[in-house]
Amino acid sequence: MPGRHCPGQWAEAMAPIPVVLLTGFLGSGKTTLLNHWLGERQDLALIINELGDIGIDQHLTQGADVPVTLMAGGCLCCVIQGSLSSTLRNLYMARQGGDVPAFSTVVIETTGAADPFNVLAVLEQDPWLKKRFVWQSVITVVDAVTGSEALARHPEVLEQVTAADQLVISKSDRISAQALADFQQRLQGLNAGAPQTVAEHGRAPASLLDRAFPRRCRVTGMFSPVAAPPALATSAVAAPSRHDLYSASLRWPGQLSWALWQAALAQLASECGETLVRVKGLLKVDALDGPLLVQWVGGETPALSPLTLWPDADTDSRLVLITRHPDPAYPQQMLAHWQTLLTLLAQTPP
Ligand SMILES: Nc1nc2c(ncn2[C@@H]2O[C@H](COP(=O)(O)OP(=O)(O)OP(=O)(O)O)[C@@H](O)[C@H]2O)c(=O)[nH]1
Repeated sequence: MPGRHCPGQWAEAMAPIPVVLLTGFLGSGKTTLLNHWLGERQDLALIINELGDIGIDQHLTQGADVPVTLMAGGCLCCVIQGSLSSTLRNLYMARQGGDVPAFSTVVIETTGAADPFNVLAVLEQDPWLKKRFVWQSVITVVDAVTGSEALARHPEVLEQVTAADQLVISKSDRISAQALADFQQRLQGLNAGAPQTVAEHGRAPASLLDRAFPRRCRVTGMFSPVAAPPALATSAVAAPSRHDLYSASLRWPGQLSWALWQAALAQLASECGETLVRVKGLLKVDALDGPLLVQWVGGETPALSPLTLWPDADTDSRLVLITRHPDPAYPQQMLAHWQTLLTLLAQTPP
């Protein structure tokens, strides 16, 4: 019967549930890694936090039969920090009531902009949650291709690296052995205590989830660029983070040709220039039955992969754009401009 336990199971059911924080900058490879782990582990519950107000990542983990909660529309380390407590409570109650499988570990995938210490604080400050959950580790994914530049450009990357109990270096398959060794040394200098695991093609052992680490405190004084007051702009579309990272989302009901989408993406890249940090989405293309998945990490060439099926009945194209720009309205302006361009392109005879 759901919710009933024999004595041995009871003690197990009452033991605090380990929580792993999976963090790493935008596009570093968190969801890819998570998907690989889901192929091996069915005892997880996932909380996925997205900066944009349209969630894409939860669709990319839908093959797995585990509880998935999406927290979209802002970063849970600042803008929607309060909702993490209620999400964890609901998850615990659902598990106790037998409404979801009796997961043994919760994995929180943060947005790429999150400050891990601010997320950890949620659990540490809530006595009810503290009895029922225990922090296991902070796993930070660092992109071996863009990592060095990202460390220089994005203060969040330094925060995430220094907060890590374990570091996973993604995309090692795309750089030389020497470049990888240099990068590993750089990371060692920034966080000597964190063991490093090198992931190839988005794969790292799922056993990383089971390694427990003592809780560490933030080292103060290192993060002055981050200490600025939160930019709580009240734009209807932009999800403000602690910094000047803003997102906007676009929905598009009609279908277009692949060539038109490509032309429009190229236009978006040239207009946004260096401010473009991340684009991801599902696009409706006339020649395809399923959506075209757009994975675009700023500064790189967009990866466009056809998927066989739409994740659900919603077959609108949707795209999330994340930029680093002082104006919170900027990504929305970009997308509005882009939508006009798409409309014009769609009306132009080939
Ligand atoms: N070659 C290679 N590509 C990778 C690897 N890990 C991730 N990628 C690619 O990197 C892109 C971004 O990966 P995601 O897993 O979506 O990154 P993310 O950190 O979840 O992104 P956000 O949710 O936007 O923060 C995708 O195109 C992945 O296929 C890897 O180890 N090797």
